[in-house]
Amino acid sequence: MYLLLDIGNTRTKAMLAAQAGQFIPFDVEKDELDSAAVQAVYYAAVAGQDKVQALKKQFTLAEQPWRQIESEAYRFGIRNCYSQPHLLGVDRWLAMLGSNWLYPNTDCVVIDAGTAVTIDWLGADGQHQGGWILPGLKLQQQSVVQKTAKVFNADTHQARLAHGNDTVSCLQNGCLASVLGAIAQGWQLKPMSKMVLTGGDAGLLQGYLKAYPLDVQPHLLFNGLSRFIES
Ligand SMILES: Nc1ncnc2c1ncn2[C@@H]1O[C@H](COP(=O)(O)OP(=O)(O)OP(=O)(O)O)[C@@H](O)[C@H]1O
Ligand SMILES: CC(C)(CO)[C@@H](O)C(=O)NCCC(=O)O
Ligand SMILES: [K+]
Repeated sequence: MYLLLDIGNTRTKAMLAAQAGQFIPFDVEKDELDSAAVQAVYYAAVAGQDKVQALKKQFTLAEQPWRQIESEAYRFGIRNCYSQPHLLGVDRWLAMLGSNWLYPNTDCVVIDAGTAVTIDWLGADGQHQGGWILPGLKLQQQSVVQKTAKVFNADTHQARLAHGNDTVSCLQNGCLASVLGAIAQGWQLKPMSKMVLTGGDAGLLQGYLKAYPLDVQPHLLFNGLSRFIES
């Protein structure tokens, strides 16, 4: 068994995997880990190294190898378009490796709706054609609240693609429209055979994306990460 960790800016997500593409969710806050059953840890971190160190302390896995996965120029047939490949967020890289594993030889628009929303274009030939980074739904709302005197939010999330009629609905609906607008604009710029969506806000967004050839893949990054098992 392998422990896979996706150390994000907001949350750490984990899976136990026997082999590529086969995982059991593991809650890092609640679940008990049978460390003897873990052969190795594969992890990717967009967050800082301090988060990684804290996790290393939390798990009693000092004997096992910890293999950090980072963005590279080329892997499994995927070619990174950055001239400094390691600067591409590893979550974006894994989302593309995951998409290519699930949809081989298929051009995909890969969207990760997390703390930030990222949109990346991946050609059927494995060439990364570039992408976008924009603030995610929650971050957009928080930044408006923080930088204005009179805009406030509520704990309830009721964003809809409709006009708002009070501060909270204007803010939440506006930020939803902004993310959906970026996706629509991106698709218009370069449509592809598939739109692959993941991230904490995928569930909320998917209902508004029915016009696209959309697949929601909640474990997309783990599909990418698990490709490294025994490779
Ligand atoms: N339990 C939750 N905790 C935090 N955010 C959540 C949760 N459930 C849904 N979300 C939504 O998910 C978004 C964050 O996505 P996600 O959890 O993928 O981020 P992340 O772990 O920070 O990933 P990354 O840093 O790699 O973008 C927020 O915009 C928020 O609205
Ligand atoms: C954009 C985020 C924050 C999305 O999680 C992450 O992919 C990241 O930190 N990227 C580094 C910068 C880049 O991708 O060019
Ligand atoms: K993410």
